[in-house]
Amino acid sequence: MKYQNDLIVIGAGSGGLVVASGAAALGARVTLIEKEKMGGDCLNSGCVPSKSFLKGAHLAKEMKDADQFGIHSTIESIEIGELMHRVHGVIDQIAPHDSIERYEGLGVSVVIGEAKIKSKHEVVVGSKTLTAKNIVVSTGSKPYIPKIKGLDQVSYLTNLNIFEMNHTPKHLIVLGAGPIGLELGQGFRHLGVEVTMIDQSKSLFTKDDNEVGPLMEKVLLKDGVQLLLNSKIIEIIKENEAIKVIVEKDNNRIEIIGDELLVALGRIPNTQDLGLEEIGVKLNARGYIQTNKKLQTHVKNIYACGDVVGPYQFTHMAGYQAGLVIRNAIFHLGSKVNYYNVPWTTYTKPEVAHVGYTEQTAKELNLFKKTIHVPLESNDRAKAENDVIGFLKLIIGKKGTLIGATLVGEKAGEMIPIASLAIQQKLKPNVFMNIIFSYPTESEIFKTASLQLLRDSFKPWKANLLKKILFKK
Ligand SMILES: Cc1cc2nc3c(=O)[nH]c(=O)nc-3n(C[C@H](O)[C@H](O)[C@H](O)COP(=O)(O)OP(=O)(O)OC[C@H]3O[C@@H](n4cnc5c(N)ncnc54)[C@H](O)[C@@H]3O)c2cc1C
Ligand SMILES: NC(=O)c1ccc[n+]([C@@H]2O[C@H](COP(=O)([O-])OP(=O)(O)OC[C@H]3O[C@@H](n4cnc5c(N)ncnc54)[C@H](O)[C@@H]3O)[C@@H](O)[C@H]2O)c1
Repeated sequence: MKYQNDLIVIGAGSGGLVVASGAAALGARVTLIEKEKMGGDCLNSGCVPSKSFLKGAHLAKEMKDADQFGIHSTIESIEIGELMHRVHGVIDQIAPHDSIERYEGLGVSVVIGEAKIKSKHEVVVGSKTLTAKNIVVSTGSKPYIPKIKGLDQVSYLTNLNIFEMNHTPKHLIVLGAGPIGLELGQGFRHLGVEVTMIDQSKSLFTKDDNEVGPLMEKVLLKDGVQLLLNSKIIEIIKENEAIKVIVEKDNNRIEIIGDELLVALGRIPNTQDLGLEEIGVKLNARGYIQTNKKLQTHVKNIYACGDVVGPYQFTHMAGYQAGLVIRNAIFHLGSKVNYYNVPWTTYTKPEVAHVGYTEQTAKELNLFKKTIHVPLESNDRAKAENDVIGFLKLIIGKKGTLIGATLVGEKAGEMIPIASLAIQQKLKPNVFMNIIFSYPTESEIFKTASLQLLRDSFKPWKANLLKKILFKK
């Protein structure tokens, strides 16, 4: 059978765009179908707006803390509408990169409309049926809205509408203290908004090193965020203009009254109404597409990548998986996903980042040998900038190589790739000793870790022997 396309890609977000442009660059006939905005979540309602928003929020925090530098200023007003206007300006600057015009220029045929898979080689958009040898599903995810009593009776915010806000709330109640709740909740607090975060989990940053949660809890409390952890959300009640959230914590009933509510309780994959199960693509119990390690679904010519597959919902993961889909769907290389060296950064202030194993996962897998822990307050640049809250923890595996790293600090997201490279190259942690780091930089903390390792391994008998050989009178 002759197909109109080599590849049909459904969804023009972080995953789909990379598959479409990569495959077209190789000469494949590609149709990319998008039902809403080109660029998907990351550009329009995820990474780009959230990080642009956080720049303003963190700036406000720095202005409030400027006294310590001898700079005395007062913030006259914070205009959320203006801040959000800038956020949309940043989206507009980046949007041409993901635009229909650019993709058509790259040789991709772009169709705007809702796609539905009709058979293993046919996709329907409106009245059109398109055919392809291979299909890639990269339809992303959306906010999970659980059934909480009264939630459907109030108007609430999610990542889809929060960046449209044009007034400053008095009290923002945040349901969920995962990355979205933490980044946006802390951001609004920095803008002077009263913020209460509610989560069922006993601690914060549960996917990071065990030391991170308690440290960041202190940071948030110092910022003035009210934290209700280990809490069950019972009911939400609209009271005139206010929203009341009733929570149960330690057998006590607590009522929180705010004027805005952000729901950040996780994500669900966009797999409904796509016709997937009808043609034999299997979903797991939570609705995510099941694939093998080559990212092939149960229907072998249908691949999937990005949030719709998981297990990590990051733009860099969608991009990584997209690269693999190209290798497998076009070149049939049989490449398999490897999730060993995935970086995670949460853009709180300070940032929290890790790559490879945490101490606890390394121990669980019986790979753990030791850790090196260096507090940021030992670093001269951090002292100069008063960014001393944080640490570097290197995880060393049984073979003596680096297998994981956690960094907390103002520049953690920018510095974590140093550890990624060492882990990927299976290097020993003393490798940083042979690198000349610029002084003063926070990344020198890696060299400090190497020196600490050397010092730790330098037993007293070795020191005595060396003294005798080198300095004998
Ligand atoms: C507030 C927030 C902040 C984030 N911050 C970060 C961050 O700092 N760093 C990071 O790495 N990740 C971040 N993420 C996660 C990141 O945005 C996602 O992991 C990434 O966008 C996933 O890409 P994707 O291609 O899988 O899905 P998406 O980008 O969601 O793209 C899927 C596309 O498919 C389209 N679609 C769906 N169904 C159909 C259909 N039937 N027909 C046609 N089109 C369809 C959708 O309209 C959408 O455009 C953040 C997410 C949120 C919500
Ligand atoms: N910096 C980044 O890379 C970044 C930033 C934002 C979002 N993201 C991506 O988006 C994904 C979604 O983020 P998220 O924060 O919405 O989801 P999440 O699943 O990471 O966190 C949701 C939080 O809500 C809590 N929760 C869930 N149901 C609850 C209930 N009924 N009552 C009380 N608490 C409840 C959970 O304990 C959890 O802490 C992330 O996993 C991440 O992959 C990434």
